Amino acid sequence: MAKEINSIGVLTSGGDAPGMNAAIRAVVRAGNHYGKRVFGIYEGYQGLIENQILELNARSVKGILNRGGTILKSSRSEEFKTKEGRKRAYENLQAHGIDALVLIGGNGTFTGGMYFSEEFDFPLMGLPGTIDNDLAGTDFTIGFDTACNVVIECVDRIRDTAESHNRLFLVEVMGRDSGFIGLRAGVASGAVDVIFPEEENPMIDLFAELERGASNNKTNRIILVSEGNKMGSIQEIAAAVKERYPQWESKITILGHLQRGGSPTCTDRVLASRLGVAAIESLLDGRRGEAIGIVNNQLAYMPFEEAIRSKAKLDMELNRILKILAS
Ligand SMILES: Nc1ncnc2c1ncn2[C@@H]1O[C@H](COP(=O)(O)OP(=O)(O)O)[C@@H](O)[C@H]1O
Ligand SMILES: O=P(O)(O)OC[C@H]1O[C@](O)(COP(=O)(O)O)[C@@H](O)[C@@H]1O
Ligand SMILES: [Mg+2]
Repeated sequence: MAKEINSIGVLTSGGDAPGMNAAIRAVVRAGNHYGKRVFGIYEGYQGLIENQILELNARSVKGILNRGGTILKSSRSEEFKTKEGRKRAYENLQAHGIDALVLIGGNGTFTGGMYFSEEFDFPLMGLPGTIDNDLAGTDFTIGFDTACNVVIECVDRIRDTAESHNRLFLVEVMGRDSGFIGLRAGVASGAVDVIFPEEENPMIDLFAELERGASNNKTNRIILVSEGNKMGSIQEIAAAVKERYPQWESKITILGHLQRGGSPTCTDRVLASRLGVAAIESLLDGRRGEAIGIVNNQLAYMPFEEAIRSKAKLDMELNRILKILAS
C-alpha cells in the first residue's frame, strides 16, 4: 500500500509566471484544509538541493493572490540535472519528513520531476506554470493569459505612435520555441503578421502581407516576431524589410521580461486556484507523476512522460483568422 501523505512540499521552477503565487496559495490552503502540513521550497530545484525549505500556513500566503512573480522564487538549476544533485534534494526532503511534492513550472521542470520520481519512487504532481503555453495536457498554462494581455496593451500603445509617424514596427514577443503568445496576442492586437517558430516563415510571405495592406491603404504595419522563429533575429528581419521597402521607416521594440511581470488576470488566478486545489486532492487520491491541466473546462491528467514528449499544438486556425482580418 502507498505510504500515507502527511507533509507536502511546493516549489516553482523555470521562468516565473504571473499566477504562480495564486497556485502556491491554493496548494498551501488546500493542504491545510485536508489537515496536511505544507512546506515551501525556495528557489526551485536549486533551493531543494540547498535545503531552503520552510513550513507555510494559510497566513504565510495572504495577500499574494494578486501579485506577479513567485514568493518562493524560481531558478534554473544545472545541479538538479545530475544524479548527485537529485540525491541531495531527496535527502533534504527526507530530513523534513516531506512525503510528496507539487511542482509548478514548465517542461524542463516536469522532466526533472520525472527523473526524480523514477529514481526515488517519490510522489509528485505538476502544475503548468509558464507564460509560453508550450505544454501539452492543458488548454492554457498559468501566466499565459496575463502575458498576452501585457503584449496587447504594449502593442496598443505602439500603434498610437506608429500611426502618428507612419512607421512600421517589428515587436518581439517571448516564447522560447513557441508562437502561442505571438499568435494569440497578434489576433487580439490586430497585427498585420506574426512570425513564429512553428512555421518556415519565408520572407516572401511577410512581404506579401505588407503589400496586401499597402494596396488596401492600410496604415497599420505592426508585425509580431516570436523569439526562436525560423526567419532570423528581429534585427535581421528589420534589415530585410528595410532593404525591400526603403521608403518605410521602421522601428524595433523588444518587449522582453515586461511580459513576465504584473498582476495576474482573472483567468490566470482562477486557473491557478483550481489547479492548486487539484494538486492536493489528486495526491491524496493516490495519483502520482502526472501534470494536471484544464481541457475544455475539465481537469485533465497527463503522465509527465507524455506531457514532455508531446508538443503543445499551436492553433493554426488563429493564424488563418489573423490573415483574414489583417486586410
Ligand atoms: N533533463 C533534465 N533533467 C533534470 N532536470 C531538468 C532537466 N531539464 C530541466 N530540468 C530542471 O528543470 C529546471 C527548469 O527547466 P527550464 O527548462 O529552465 O524551465 P521550464 O520548467 O519552465 O521549462 C531546470 O533548471 C533544471 O533544474
Ligand atoms: O528569463 P530568462 O532566463 O532569460 O528566460 C527567457 C525565457 O523564459 C521564458 O520567458 C519562459 O520560459 P519557461 O517558462 O519555459 O522557463 C521564455 O519565453 C523566454 O525565452
Ligand atoms: Mg519551458
